[in-house]
Amino acid sequence: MTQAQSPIRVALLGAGTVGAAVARQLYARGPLLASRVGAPLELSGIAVRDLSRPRDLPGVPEALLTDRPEDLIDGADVVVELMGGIEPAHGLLTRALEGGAQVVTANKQLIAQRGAELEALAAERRVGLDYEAAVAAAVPVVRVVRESLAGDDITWIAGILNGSTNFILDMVARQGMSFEDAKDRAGELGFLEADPTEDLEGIDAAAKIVILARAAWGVPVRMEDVQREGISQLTDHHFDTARGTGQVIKLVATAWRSGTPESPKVEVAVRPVSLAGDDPLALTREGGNTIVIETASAGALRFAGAGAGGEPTASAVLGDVVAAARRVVAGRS
Ligand SMILES: NC(=O)C1=CN([C@@H]2O[C@H](COP(=O)(O)OP(=O)(O)OC[C@H]3O[C@@H](n4cnc5c(N)ncnc54)[C@H](O)[C@@H]3O)[C@@H](O)[C@H]2O)C=CC1
Ligand SMILES: N[C@@H](CC=O)C(=O)O
Repeated sequence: MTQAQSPIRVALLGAGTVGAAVARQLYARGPLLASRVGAPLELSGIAVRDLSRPRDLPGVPEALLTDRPEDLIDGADVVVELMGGIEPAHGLLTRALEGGAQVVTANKQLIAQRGAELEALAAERRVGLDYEAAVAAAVPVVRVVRESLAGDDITWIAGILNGSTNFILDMVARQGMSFEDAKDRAGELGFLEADPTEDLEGIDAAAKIVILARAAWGVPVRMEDVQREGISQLTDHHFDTARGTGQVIKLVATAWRSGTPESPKVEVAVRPVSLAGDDPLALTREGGNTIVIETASAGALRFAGAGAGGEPTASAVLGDVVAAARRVVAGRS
């Protein structure tokens, strides 16, 4: 084995819905991922809050679990943060970047609120900060906006960016389920945030549209800039009225640019909207997400798929881990 092929040490912070799925997939696809990276990925540790809690991590040695996340960071090549919340995630990732580790996170609140600062630190330290899973989970859209469309002029983005509220609205509208039952089911499926208010009040979708708007237009966009309304105030009357007119209520996030491409002014909003039944966003089922991006040259592009849940989100996280690990291998030669 050459130096370039020696194992890439991956530290996992958090083993909840997404973290556990990432650990399972890392183990299940070890040889495949190694062949894609050019070196094996070695899980160097998993930070958890409660060491005594039973976990569904077949094949993962218990000795890898620790309740001291900071101990995992020093010496890791890639740090994967899946704890959620602002602190201690922000402090831990700052430490990881300062130490020269590649960082991957699915934490949309952290990236929306502190992403500019973390990206500046990553650039200064010449390491990567990847967060594809933070927006629309499994649906590739962050890299599309940041890289694939970097040569075009994005004028408008509209999307269903929250899987749990889409699941709730879909179950109420199509299955006649009660709002509360649909919310409980969304929790069982691993769609809801640790604080479900973030989903129900549009705070989660707001963070995602902030991230996309910043990536699309390169200007500062803050959570406070989002005109935001959630779905918790919707009543049977709203659903009956929509149903009676062939419409469907969806929680839609939008970002649009006025001004010029060189001097953009950006507006962002999240609110429930009644859509015609055949609108692409209206057709989004269960925990799905759909994003439509309007550009000057490519026209309207549509992306859709699983917007929440452990296994689909882990797919996007692992895509970022492979990209990060390839950078580590490239840096060794
Ligand atoms: N569940 C989903 O569908 C998706 C979640 N995300 C994001 O991924 C992140 C993780 O989400 P989930 O796995 O759903 O949350 P979760 O609540 O199931 O898991 C988080 C885990 O981190 C642990 N944790 C929290 N603070 C810790 C600390 N200081 N030290 C050690 N462990 C700590 C918790 O005990 C918990 O087990 C969040 O930022 C979330 O917004 C992103 C896309 C989809
Ligand atoms: N709670 C989020 C999880 C994925 O980001 C959602 O419901 O979309």
